[in-house]
Amino acid sequence: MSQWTDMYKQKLMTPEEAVKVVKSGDWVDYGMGTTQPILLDQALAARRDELQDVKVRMCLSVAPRQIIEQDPERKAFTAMNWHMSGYDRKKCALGQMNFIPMCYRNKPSMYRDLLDVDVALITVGPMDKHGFFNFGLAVSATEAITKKAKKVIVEVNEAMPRVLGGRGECIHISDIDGIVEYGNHPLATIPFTTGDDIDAKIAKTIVQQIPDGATLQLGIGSLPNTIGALLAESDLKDLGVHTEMLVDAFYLMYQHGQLTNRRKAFCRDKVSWAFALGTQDLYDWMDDNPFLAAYPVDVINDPFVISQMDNFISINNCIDIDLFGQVSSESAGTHQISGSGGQLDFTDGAYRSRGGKSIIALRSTFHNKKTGRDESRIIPTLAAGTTVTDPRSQVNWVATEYGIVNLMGASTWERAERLISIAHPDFREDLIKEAEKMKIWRYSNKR
Ligand SMILES: CC(=O)SCCNC(=O)CCNC(=O)[C@H](O)C(C)(C)COP(=O)(O)OP(=O)(O)OC[C@H]1O[C@@H](n2cnc3c(N)ncnc32)[C@H](O)[C@@H]1OP(=O)(O)O
Ligand SMILES: CCCC(=O)O
Repeated sequence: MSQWTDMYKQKLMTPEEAVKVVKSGDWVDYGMGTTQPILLDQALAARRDELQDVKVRMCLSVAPRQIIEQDPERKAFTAMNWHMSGYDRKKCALGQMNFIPMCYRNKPSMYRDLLDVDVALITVGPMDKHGFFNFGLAVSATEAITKKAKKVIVEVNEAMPRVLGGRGECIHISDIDGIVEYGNHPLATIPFTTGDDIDAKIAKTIVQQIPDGATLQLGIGSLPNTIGALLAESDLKDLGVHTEMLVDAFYLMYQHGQLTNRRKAFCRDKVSWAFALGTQDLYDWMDDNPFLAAYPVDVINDPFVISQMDNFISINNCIDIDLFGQVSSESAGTHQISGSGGQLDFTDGAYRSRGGKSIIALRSTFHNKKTGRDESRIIPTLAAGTTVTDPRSQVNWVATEYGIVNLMGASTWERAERLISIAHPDFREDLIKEAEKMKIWRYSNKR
């Protein structure tokens, strides 16, 4: 028996024993996505009548959180979230969760330099023969969280892929205070679904912008998947990947033999990434695979790192854009939908890359279920309370199903003209009138 196996036995405990470490007033951290704990969450929630003022930070929940479900009035627990999933935004809208704004690249430094963590409760993969537990699908800021925590309790799920990393992908048993076993439970997945004809049109426009030799970043959703699927059919054969979120589209390109990563100045020959969410096939591909290297998000999303890679193409979605070029990708008025995530990091980094392009892609309209009407996503001004994710000074290329335009270096009037040219035709006349009404031309060189 190795010394690590011995230590493992000493630190092994039940979830109920493990969460006894949490005290009233503590800051607890659940990590993100599939590394948020299940058993430890249940056991902590069961202590709702004996605890007060416990703050629990989390990010992108992929399963209901028992500290919320069992304490909706927040008598014992206050949930705080860095980036909303569908579940999170419902809880936030009900007043059962607070939102914490962040620029994703800053998440590790906020933990290092500013935030208290009394107890980290994090899902990991099984211990290896050297005594290390792997962070699996969320390398992200997990090392920073566990390093800051006064106590670290891990919940071992044997289904967690063992990812190989540039750094920050694992924790040693000597840095852990308690171990809880969760057996082998399938991790949350999201299906690989491509979009409709509109997504296909946008994808076609964008794929024409991608040269062979490019390094790619893609965001979440059916549009990035559609772009990935179209790329996989293209004759591009020399692509690289450097992305905060690893998604199935990249696995598809790999299957089609298109990923070489050989032109990347950072992490050459490998896919570099910070967290993953997708299908089980994606997770199987990631497991123990030296073709992929995980890094903390302050490395992956550092605009300087991104800018070192020539022909860097970043493609992200948004909610709305106004005629001045301000992009919101996270809220509709004061209703928080998701978060800034790393969109601004990649918008800045890709613009600075030689030959690079940052592309904000959006369908020209949004079907509003409440009013039953289609609304333009290109709007005169952002609604009051809407969060600007990318300021107009940073926005580069914008694509809809009606084309692609570049706003960088354009005057306010030129921006409005270009954006109206890719708006849905049904809304163009009104947008022109609104632009006139706002006298955007006053500030331009056009008239
Ligand atoms: C995780 C990543 O994206 S990694 C890449 C870098 N990070 C980012 O880009 C972060 C910011 N971006 C994002 O969060 C996402 O890309 C989004 C939200 C812009 C789009 O994501 P998708 O999953 O395609 O969004 P989807 O179309 O499902 O809409 C999400 C919600 O916003 C609502 N919504 C979308 N557009 C609008 C709009 N114009 N007005 C009002 N609500 C809107 C939808 O109704 C939906 O709400 P519901 O699920 O509560 O009904
Ligand atoms: C957790 C942040 C994910 C994103 O960038 O959208």
